[in-house]
Amino acid sequence: MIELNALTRRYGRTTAVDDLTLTVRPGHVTGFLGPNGAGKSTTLRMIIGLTEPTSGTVTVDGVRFADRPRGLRHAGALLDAGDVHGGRSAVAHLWALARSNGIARGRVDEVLREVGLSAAARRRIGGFSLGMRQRLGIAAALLGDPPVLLFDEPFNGLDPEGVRWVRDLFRRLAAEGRTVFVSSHLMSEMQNCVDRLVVIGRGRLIAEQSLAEFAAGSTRAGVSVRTPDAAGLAAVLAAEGADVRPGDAGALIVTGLTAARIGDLALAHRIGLHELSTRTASLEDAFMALTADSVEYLAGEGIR
Ligand SMILES: Nc1ncnc2c1ncn2[C@@H]1O[C@H](COP(=O)(O)OP(=O)(O)OP(=O)(O)O)[C@@H](O)[C@H]1O
Repeated sequence: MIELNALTRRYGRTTAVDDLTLTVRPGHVTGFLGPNGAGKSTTLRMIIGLTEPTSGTVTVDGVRFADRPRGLRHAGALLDAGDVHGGRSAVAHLWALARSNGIARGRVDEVLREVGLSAAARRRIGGFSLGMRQRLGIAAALLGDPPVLLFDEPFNGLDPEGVRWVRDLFRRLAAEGRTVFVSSHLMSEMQNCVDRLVVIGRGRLIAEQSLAEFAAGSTRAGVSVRTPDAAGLAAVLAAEGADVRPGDAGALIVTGLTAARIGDLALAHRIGLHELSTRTASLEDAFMALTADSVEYLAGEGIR
C-alpha cells in the first residue's frame, strides 16, 4: 500500500506536485494518468525517496521508503529505462543490484527469464533497443520480489507483443496481492490493464476511482447523424431542446434526444437521413475532457 498525505514538491516557482493525498491499494493495477508535465514522475520519485518532498509525507507499507535498508525487497520501480550504465551487461547490472540489496544471485536468472532477456543477458546494455531497456528495467523492479511495484511509462518503446506481455504481467502481479502503480499519459494504453485510476493535472488530484466508475461517470451518450440538410435538421433538433455540435466529416453529434426521436423528427420534417447511430464517448475522450483545463503543452498553441 502506498499512502500520500498532502504531498507537495516545488521547483522554484513551479509546483510539480500540489497537495496530493491518495492511497494506492494492493491487489489492483492502478493507472496514474495525467498530461505531460502533470507531476507523475515527480510523484513516483518521491514515493521511492529519490526526490524529497517540499512538504507532506509518503509511505510504502506504512514506512518512509528512504528509511528501508535493502529497498528493492519492499518496492521495485521502473523509472527511467535509459538511466543504466551502458557499458555493463544486463546480468552484471542485475547482479550489482542484487548484491547491494541482499538478494540471492540466482534470482537474476529468474527475472531475466521472466522478461524474455535470457539470450541477451551477457550483451552490453549500450546496444539494447528501447524495448529491451524497458524489459531490463522491469527485471530490476521484480528482482526483490517486492509487494509494491511502480512503473513510469512502461509501454514506451514496446512492440504490440511487448505491450500485451506487460499488461498480462501487471494483472498477474496484482492478482498475487501486490500494489501495482503504473503511470501513462495515454488512456488507450491503460484501459485494457488497469482496474483503478488516479488522474492528476498540474500536480493536483483530479479523480481517484475504479475504471468502472470512471467509465460510468464520464460516458457522454450522443447520437451521430448524417443528412444532406444539416442546417435544417440542426434547427429542428435545437427547437426540441437538443444540443447539436458538428462531428467528423459533416456529421452532427446530438445530445439530449434519443436516436428514435431524432429519426421521427426528421421524418416529420421530410429531412432525409444517411446515418443515425448512438455512440458513447471512449475512455480516451473522457480522459481528455477531464484534463482539458490542466494540459500545459498544447500542439499548435505553444506554452500557455
Ligand atoms: N528536477 C526538476 N527541476 C525543475 N523542474 C522540474 C524537475 N522535475 C520536474 N520538474 C517540473 O515539474 C513538473 C512536473 O514534471 P513531471 O516530470 O513530474 O511530470 P510528468 O507528469 O511525469 O510528465 P511527463 O508525462 O511529460 O513525463 C513539470 O513542469 C517539470 O518541468
